[in-house]
Amino acid sequence: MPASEPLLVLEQIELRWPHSPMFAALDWRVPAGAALVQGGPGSGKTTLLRLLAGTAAPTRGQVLLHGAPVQPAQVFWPERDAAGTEQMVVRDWWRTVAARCPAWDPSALERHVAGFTLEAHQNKGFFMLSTGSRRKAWFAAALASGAPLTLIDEPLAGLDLASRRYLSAAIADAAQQAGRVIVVAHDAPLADVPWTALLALPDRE
Ligand SMILES: Nc1ncnc2c1ncn2[C@@H]1O[C@H](COP(=O)(O)OP(=O)(O)OP(=O)(O)O)[C@@H](O)[C@H]1O
Repeated sequence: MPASEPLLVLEQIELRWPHSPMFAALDWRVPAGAALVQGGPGSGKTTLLRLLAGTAAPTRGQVLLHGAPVQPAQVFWPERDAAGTEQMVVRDWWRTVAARCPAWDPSALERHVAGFTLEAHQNKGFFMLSTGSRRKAWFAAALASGAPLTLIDEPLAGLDLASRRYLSAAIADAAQQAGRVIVVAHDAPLADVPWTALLALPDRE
C-alpha cells in the first residue's frame, strides 16, 4: 500500500447526543503518521477519540483501520487502557500492556522512561504519582505499544516543559513506524510534529 493511502478512514460518521447532534456525515481519511484533531473546549475531540477507541458507537457510519472495522485490541488509548490501575505499580502495568501488544518495543519503553525522567517513579503505584507523572507513564506505554492506532488526548496537560518537548519528539518518531497512526487531540498543533492529517472541529459553545 503506498504511504499516502489512508490507513484510518472515518466514513459518514453521525453521533447524536440526546438533545443535540455531535457529528453529522463526518468523513476523515488519515494516512500513516501523526494526525491532529484540533478544536476548542467542548468541540468534540474526546468524543471523537471515544469513537475511534470503540467506547462510543456512532449512530451511523463506520471507522475502518487497514480496510476493516477497527477492533478495540488494535487501539491503545491510555484513558481506556489505564482505567482501574490506581493500585498497580507502573512497571507491572507496562508488563501487562507489553503482553497484549504484539508490536511492543521494550527498547522504546526504556528510551521513554529516560526521556520523561520516570526512573524514580516506575516502581511506585499509580496512586502515588502526580497527574503529570501518571500521564507520562501512560504516554511511555502508548508510544512503546506499537499499536496500529494510538490515541493521545490533551498531550500537554500536567507536563513540564522538558516532557512536553520530549513528547513531541517521541510522537514524531513513533509516527514513522510503518502501518501506524497516532491521533492527537489538542487545541493547536504541537511544534516539531509533522502532521499527515488534520481534522478541525468547529466550536460548539
Ligand atoms: N455522554 C454524553 N452525553 C451527552 N453529551 C455529551 C456526552 N459526552 C460529551 N458530551 C458533550 O459533547 C460535547 C463535546 O465534548 P468533548 O468532551 O468531546 O469535547 P472536547 O473537545 O474533548 O472538550 P475539552 O477540550 O473541553 O475536553 C460537549 O458539549 C459535551 O458536554
